[in-house]
Formats: sequence, structure tokens, C-alpha cells
Amino acid sequence: MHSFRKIGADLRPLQTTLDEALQRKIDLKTKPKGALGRLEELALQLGRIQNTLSPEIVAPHLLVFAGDHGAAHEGISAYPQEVTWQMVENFLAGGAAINVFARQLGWSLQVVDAGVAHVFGKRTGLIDAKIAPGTASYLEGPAMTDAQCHAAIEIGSELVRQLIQNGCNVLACGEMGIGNTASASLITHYLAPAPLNSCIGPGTGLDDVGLIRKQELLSVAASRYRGNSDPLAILTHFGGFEIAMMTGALLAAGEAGVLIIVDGFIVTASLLIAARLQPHLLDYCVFAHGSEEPGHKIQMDAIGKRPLLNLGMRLGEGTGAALALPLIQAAANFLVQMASFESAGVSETTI
Ligand SMILES: O=C(O)c1ccc[n+]([C@@H]2O[C@H](COP(=O)([O-])O)[C@@H](O)[C@H]2O)c1
Ligand SMILES: Cc1cc2nc[nH]c2cc1C
Repeated sequence: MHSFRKIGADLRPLQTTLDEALQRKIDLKTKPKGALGRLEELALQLGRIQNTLSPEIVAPHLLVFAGDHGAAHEGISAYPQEVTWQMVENFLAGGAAINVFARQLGWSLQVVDAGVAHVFGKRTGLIDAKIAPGTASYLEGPAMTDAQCHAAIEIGSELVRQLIQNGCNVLACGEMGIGNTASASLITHYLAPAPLNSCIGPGTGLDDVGLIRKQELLSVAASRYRGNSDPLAILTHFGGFEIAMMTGALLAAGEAGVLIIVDGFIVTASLLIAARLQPHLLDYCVFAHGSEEPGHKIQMDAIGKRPLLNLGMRLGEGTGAALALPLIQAAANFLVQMASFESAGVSETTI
């Protein structure tokens, strides 16, 4: 029915032919066996993804997808909808947290207007991929049409294919969209699956009263949903153009066999959809950080993954993913640059 089912269709399980050689190379480095802990797992994963004993990080790129949500007017966020476009302006001016971290850590950064309710005009650093000026409210019906969902997935995947053609071999997605934790909660509820209330949190900072209102509204939204549990049906109904575009982006990155650094709660909601379509996608992912949004732990448990960092963050924008890059770089570097027992003349045997 949906041709976008084909995106990611060539996604392959990771190559394991080099596993023994990679593990041996890791074990022969000048350190007690296993002493680099999770960096050793990262090095093995990177070697598998790139199918080499000497992996490298080339042109890491972060795409920040922004979109508005029809349901934002219902009182599901601590902030008003216009913060979405105002933060896009902040990204373009270089003043947001993600700009600071991207500059510090060597990421190329682009902002994608997936569906912000604002006219930006032609702007340097902004990719105009606006599907519509915000989704419809899922309290009234589907957030988007099948055609809009299809277009968003196609555009997200095409953007990533272009980046990879230009040499990028590490991709991260970030997002900005007032109200998008509510969409991510609904998606997590259906796909983890888990009880709805356990998937709902304060997002940008709702107080207890606000949280109860959000839970009530989302419970109404779920009770009105007449579709099935098909991941694309859920994406279409509960939306987020930025969430749909990231779904396409993640699938294309996995299909091209590049490392994906996964950010927080909303990006992982996109990943839950994408991984339902192509389960091997998870092999290409590193989970950067544990978000404070409570549904993130539910997502991680559902896919059996552990985040690298726990910094108490809940910002989005790709900030958690950005901060994990030096660890991944360190994993590649130790595998390539560290001396072996033999080359350094260090005794290998234990007594
Ligand atoms: O990435 C996360 O884990 C995360 C957790 C909570 C909030 N956010 C960000 O906050 C915005 C959504 O929050 P809300 O309360 O408006 O749904 C959106 O712009 C996200 O980038 C992001
Ligand atoms: C200020 C602000 C910045 C953000 N960045 C991502 N989500 C955000 C939400 C708010 C409210």
C-alpha cells in the first residue's frame, strides 16, 4: 500500500566476518582485557558497521528537524507554539545549545523546516522541506494525511542520502517542536508497547496539574483512534512532520550502513517506528544519553538498549547525540592508534 515501506528495504544485518579479528585487536591493546568497558563495545560495533579493523569518523552531520503540532493549542506543553519558530531563528543565529555543542565538537549542523507554522523565507542554513504549517490535532482526526506522511519520510531519507554521498559516515538527528513529547508518548504507548500514562512526562516542564491535563488529553486522543497498530498508521495519526522526517532519515542512514547516534525521547520515537519496519536498523545505532523524560527508559527497555551517558538532560535539538561524539571518536582512535602488547614491548601474560 505505502511505497515508503521500501525505504530501508536494502538494510542489511551487520557484517560479522571481522568479529574475531576485531576482538583480537581490541584484546591485544596495552590494557587489561575489557578495561575500556563500553568503549570496547563501541569499537567492535564501529568496526562491524564499517567492516574494517580501522574505523574512522568522517564528516559527522546533525540534522535538526523542526515541526509544529496541531495539538499544541490544547495545553499539552509548558510553552506556546511560537517557541518552535523562535527557536529555529535561534538555531539560524547560532545561539542555541546545539549550535554551541556542534561548534565545540566538530559537527556540521543543518536545520530542516519539516512543518513549522511560520514563514521563514530563503535562509542560509535552513532547508525548506515544509510539508504544511503544522499538523492537524490528533484530538480531532489524523495529524497528517498518508500523502504527507509519505512525503515527509521520502524527504528525510533523501536528505540523508545526499549527506552520505558527500562523505558523511556518522549521522545524528535532533528535533524542535512544541508539543512533540505528546506525540512521542502516544507512539511509545503503541509501539513499546506500554500503558499510556507511563509514557507521558512533563516534557518542557509541566507541573503536576499540567501533567494530569496532558494525560487526560492524550487518553482522549487514544480512545478516539480507530486505526490499527501498524507503525505507519500510528505515525500518520499522531504525527509530527519532524518525527516522520526523522523516521525516513534514520532508515536511509541504516540502509547506507552509517553509524547513527540517537538523541532523546522524540528521536527514539521515530526510531521505534523505523525499527518496526527494518529491525536491523538498531544494529547501526548508538544510544547517546538517557533523557529525563520518563518514557525514554520505556523505549530503551523495549528495544533492549542502554544509553552511553546519563546527564539528566531533556532538551532535545540533538544535544545528547552531539555530546556522545567524542566517546565514539575515542573508541575509533584507541582501536587505530593504541599500541599492542607486542608493539610496545609490554608483557601480556598474567601470573
Ligand atoms: O529529547 C528529549 O528527550 C526531550 C525531552 C523533553 C523535551 N524535549 C524538547 O522539548 C520540546 C517538546 O516538549 P513539549 O513539552 O512541548 O512536548 C521539543 O522541542 C523537544 O526538543 C526533548
Ligand atoms: C526554549 C526551548 C528550547 C528548546 N529546544 C528544544 N526544545 C525546546 C523547548 C523550549 C521551550
